[in-house]
Amino acid sequence: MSTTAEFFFKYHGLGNDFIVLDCRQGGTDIDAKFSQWLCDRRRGVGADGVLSLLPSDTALARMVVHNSDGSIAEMCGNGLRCAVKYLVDHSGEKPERIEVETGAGILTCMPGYGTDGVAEVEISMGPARLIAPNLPSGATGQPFLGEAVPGHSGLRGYAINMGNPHLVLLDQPLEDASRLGPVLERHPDFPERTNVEFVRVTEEGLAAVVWERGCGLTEACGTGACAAAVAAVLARRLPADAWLRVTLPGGDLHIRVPSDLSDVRLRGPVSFVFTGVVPDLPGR
Ligand SMILES: N[C@@H](CCC[C@H](N)C(=O)O)C(=O)O
Repeated sequence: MSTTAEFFFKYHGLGNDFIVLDCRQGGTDIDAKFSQWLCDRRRGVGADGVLSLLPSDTALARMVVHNSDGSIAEMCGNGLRCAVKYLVDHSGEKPERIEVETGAGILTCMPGYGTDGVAEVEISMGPARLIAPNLPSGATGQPFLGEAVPGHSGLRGYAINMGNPHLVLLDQPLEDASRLGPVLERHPDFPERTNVEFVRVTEEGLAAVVWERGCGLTEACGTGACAAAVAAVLARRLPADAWLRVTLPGGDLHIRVPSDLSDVRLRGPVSFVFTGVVPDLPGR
């Protein structure tokens, strides 16, 4: 399936880059083959993912996240910040907040303005869940927190749902991400694969590298930074209810984790890159 969107818009949040397709008029989403091709950095436009904006009965738009391998993700923190910049900068208005429907529910987003429109976005990400169908706890009914990762001696992890699944490894060398990430992404205890965070606690907050489900190593990951901060708070390594700095290869995100995990906040910069006409998929 091609798309009803005539133009694409490329954005990034700290180097985590996305192609936005505004499909609110036609209402038709793309298929896996088309998203793989759009994301291809040699044969297509190039991105970590495609964000389709579809009509919503309850919010300004419904965002569907397509990973670069063609799979669908329930949620994407940096992607939502990019989608908010698109939606607001093309609205001719400067709202204090907008709502977007995602696989993690309807989320409230607060744009911050600079000279080129939206410059940063804060998102009320909703709850961090410790029991969810896409975590090991879906089968056991028990949270998986600071436990030995089956089949990987010496590894301890925290399984956290931010809409999408995450396995957070605290005190893990960040250099391990490219070696262990692809294996842990497909750990059999995660029924829908998982994102994997390699995290170190620093004096300033956290340093993290994320191996993302469906696209591999990225410069930054919003839900991954949230999951890392939640794990550090649960492990009592960092305080709840404070803004925490999470340093990723692409730069810093700021995360606040309430002690009851009810509404994690994510804040960071967002940039427009370029726009173009949606090309036809070769061979179609
Ligand atoms: N980079 C994103 C997460 C994108 C989805 C992820 N790859 C998944 O499959 O869950 C973010 O900023 O949260």
